[in-house]
Amino acid sequence: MLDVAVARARILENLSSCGSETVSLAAACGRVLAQPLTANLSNPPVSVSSMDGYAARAEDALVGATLRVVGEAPAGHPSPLTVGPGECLRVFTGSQIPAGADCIVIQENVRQDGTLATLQAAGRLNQFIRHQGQDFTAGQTLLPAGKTLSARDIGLAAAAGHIWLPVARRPRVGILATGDEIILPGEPAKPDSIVNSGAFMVSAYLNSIGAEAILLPVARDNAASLSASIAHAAHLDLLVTIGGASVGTYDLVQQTLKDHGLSLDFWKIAMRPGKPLMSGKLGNTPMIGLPGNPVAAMVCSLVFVAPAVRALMGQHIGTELETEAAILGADVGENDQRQDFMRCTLSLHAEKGLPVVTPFPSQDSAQLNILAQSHALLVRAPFAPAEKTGSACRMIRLP
Ligand SMILES: Nc1nc2c(c(=O)[nH]1)N[C@H]1C(S)=C(S)[C@@H](COP(=O)(O)OP(=O)(O)OC[C@H]3O[C@@H](n4cnc5c(N)ncnc54)[C@H](O)[C@@H]3O)O[C@H]1N2
Ligand code: MOO
Repeated sequence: MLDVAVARARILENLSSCGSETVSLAAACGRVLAQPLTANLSNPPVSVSSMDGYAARAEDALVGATLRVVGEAPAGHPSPLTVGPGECLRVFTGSQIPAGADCIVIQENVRQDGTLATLQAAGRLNQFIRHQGQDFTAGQTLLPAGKTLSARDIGLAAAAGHIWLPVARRPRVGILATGDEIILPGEPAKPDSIVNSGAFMVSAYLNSIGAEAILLPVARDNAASLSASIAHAAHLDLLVTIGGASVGTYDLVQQTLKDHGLSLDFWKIAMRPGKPLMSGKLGNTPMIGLPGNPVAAMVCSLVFVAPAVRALMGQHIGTELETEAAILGADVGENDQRQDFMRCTLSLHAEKGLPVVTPFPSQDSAQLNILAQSHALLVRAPFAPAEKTGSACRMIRLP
């Protein structure tokens, strides 16, 4: 059985960006930027006032000074005048600073009488002036390629003069569930029917991280049905199968895919849940075979499929799984040869300020109710010794 980190590295080493497309600014939120974003404009584009008041020369702006108001410059209407000695210009928040002025005296500190303004407080050099390019300058690189764009990034891109953004194409991930017992939610159920929770859960998750998940027809446990579903795999960037991965007589996924040209890279990893994971290439299409137990399918999606989707979006993904420090909230026994991913709740350690992870007593990989109630997965190394409540441990948060 392959080590989890090795399996992850093997999946990632065969993947590269599936290309980019241009989308409008608002549609780019949550997408992955395909090229570095360079500012077309400076922000602010010119030096502007940050307050409503009077633009003056700091050397004239003394307490008690009376200055001549030579004009007015609302935001968007810059004045052609130059502020000379003993002069000031009425300005507002966002007004361009007129030539000659180097400070703003806020209107609360000025008494204007006709064209004369008497200052009740002094103005300091550069006070209340936002200088041209103070935020960023034209030509500056603002965002790196590979960044998942937040609403804040969209605001930044807009301010920098962009209407369209180049983003990674959403990788098309085909989800192929298998099994004679599998039905769709709402379909008439036989006593032993199992609802296709795996495909819905995995596709919802992959869509949430930027993929376009496509539910392929559920394949029955026979080669003809599997072949018919596999025939729809053209145009995919990644094929993900669920179930039929293990060693049972009706676990036909691997053999049928091989009959269609699958070159298998690996099968079976030292992971719980997730032991029968497989990976390879069907022609040019990367393929990941998830175990049928829905918790195993979801945990393997977190550990392997999500990084694969991110690599297809051009993001740099470390082969090592990123884990967080935590404290054990219950005793755990000695681990066997499989790296363990145990469903846990999280709370906060009052003194240490660290998260406390408490594993559920049952870790059966068919129990979706426990998965839904979990906040994190406690990650235990192969052959980890028994550990007591309060020991240091590592965990990953669940999305
Ligand atoms: N003799 C052995 N038996 C099993 C082994 C083993 O090493 N030796 N491994 C076990 C492990 S670990 C897992 S995980 C499962 C995975 O097997 P498969 O990938 O072949 O999965 P299936 O047999 O098709 O299904 C397992 C289980 O999950 C249900 N299922 C399947 N697909 C879905 C779906 N899309 N949504 C919801 N539930 C699904 C299915 O009805 C089964 O109950 O094998 C162990 N056995
Ligand atoms: O992958 Mo399995 O879930 O270890 O039972």
